[in-house]
Amino acid sequence: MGQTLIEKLVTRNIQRHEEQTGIHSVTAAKAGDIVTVSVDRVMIHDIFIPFVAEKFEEMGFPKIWNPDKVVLIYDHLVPASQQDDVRHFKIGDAFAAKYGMKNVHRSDGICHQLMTEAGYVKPGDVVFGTDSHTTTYGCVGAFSSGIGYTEMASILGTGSMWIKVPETIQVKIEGVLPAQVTSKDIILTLIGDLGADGATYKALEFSGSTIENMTVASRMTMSNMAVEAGAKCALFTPDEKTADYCQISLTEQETALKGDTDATYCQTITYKAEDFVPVMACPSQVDLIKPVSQLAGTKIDQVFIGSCTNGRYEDLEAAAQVLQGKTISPFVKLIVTPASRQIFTEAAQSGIIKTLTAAGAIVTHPGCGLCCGRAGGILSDGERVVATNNRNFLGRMGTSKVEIYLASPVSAAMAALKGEITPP
Ligand SMILES: CC(C)[C@H](C(=O)O)[C@@H](O)C(=O)O
Ligand code: SF4
Repeated sequence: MGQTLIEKLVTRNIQRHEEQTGIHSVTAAKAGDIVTVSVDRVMIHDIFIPFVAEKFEEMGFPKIWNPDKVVLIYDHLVPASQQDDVRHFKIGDAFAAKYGMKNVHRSDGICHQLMTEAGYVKPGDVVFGTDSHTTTYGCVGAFSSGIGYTEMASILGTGSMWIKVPETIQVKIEGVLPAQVTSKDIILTLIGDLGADGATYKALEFSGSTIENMTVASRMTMSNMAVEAGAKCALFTPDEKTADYCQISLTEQETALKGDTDATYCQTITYKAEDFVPVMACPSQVDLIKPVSQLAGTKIDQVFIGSCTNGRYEDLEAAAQVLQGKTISPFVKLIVTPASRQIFTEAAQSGIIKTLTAAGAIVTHPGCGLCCGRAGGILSDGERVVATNNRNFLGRMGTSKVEIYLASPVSAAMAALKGEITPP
């Protein structure tokens, strides 16, 4: 009987767990099974570290199961915009020192970007993080999902976690995307078709020639946003692009991480790449998707290009291509936030930052910043923003009377240029 990608990945993991513990659970994992997995890596960020630390002490574990597998990242609160933010860093630093955690990033960028960029996640890994967008690492063929701080404290003590193996929605995309259509348009369209709860506790498994031809960075945008349809995880088969990105050579086991032709899927969705158009998620629902052409002429006040969804080099490059040699509309503020210091540095070296600033952009330090409405350009009543991040919930980027349109970097740059939503 064939297996889906997630069933295969979990099977491998529990086989390893059995070798280590001698406890037998199931021979081949299938959707619905409740199994104990060995955790390959965990990520904790600044917002949750005080809660994780407190729970961990309360649970009474003498040590962290494997401090090298823990990554602590300060990103939501960096640089501090409120006095209390500093308390999070102090608690984090003290916890890391006490338990010998060496993987601490204090200002290198957004957690989800760093986890793959800095090589913490590899194909086939099982990873948990105290953040809903932990689904991101499915871009390299890892099972990764967000958990709460109590669960995280328990993993720190035990190195293991129970999961219910999710059912899988297969998403097949064949063909060549039209110019100016990006993976952001694909994932927004999919979320619109599924609905914000359409994939609740399901795995999304992507395949097809469009996916094979896509960069890891573009895949990352899709796995990042999968949770906006409720997905537990979103998986891509590791290939040569993954190997290059992760700077590894793939093992046979890793390249075999794909759904079998006779696997059982709870749903299959098929798209032709040629049918996609640039779209936006309209205020204030992530599944209220409309073609950009239908929204043309909507006046805007601000544009944000950044976040763990679309703050990568190729995203900044796409925006720079639109803005090259031009200036943005005089009434619009364009805020660009690279997802990591590495991306910032590369974009500075290649001239992309110069192109963006020459066009009128404000380029900020890497981090979460405006994406979660904490700092660096929050909006007020009646303002409208086109943004490349992943959530347009009420109050997300300022007051609850701000309208947020979620878009690709190309559509966002077009809006900045014209001062109104404009089809690329
Ligand atoms: C602060 C954090 C818990 C939150 C999340 O889990 O997603 C944030 O990153 C977000 O994007 O809303
Ligand atoms: S960039 Fe935004 S979505 Fe991503 S982790 Fe930070 S706050 Fe969450």
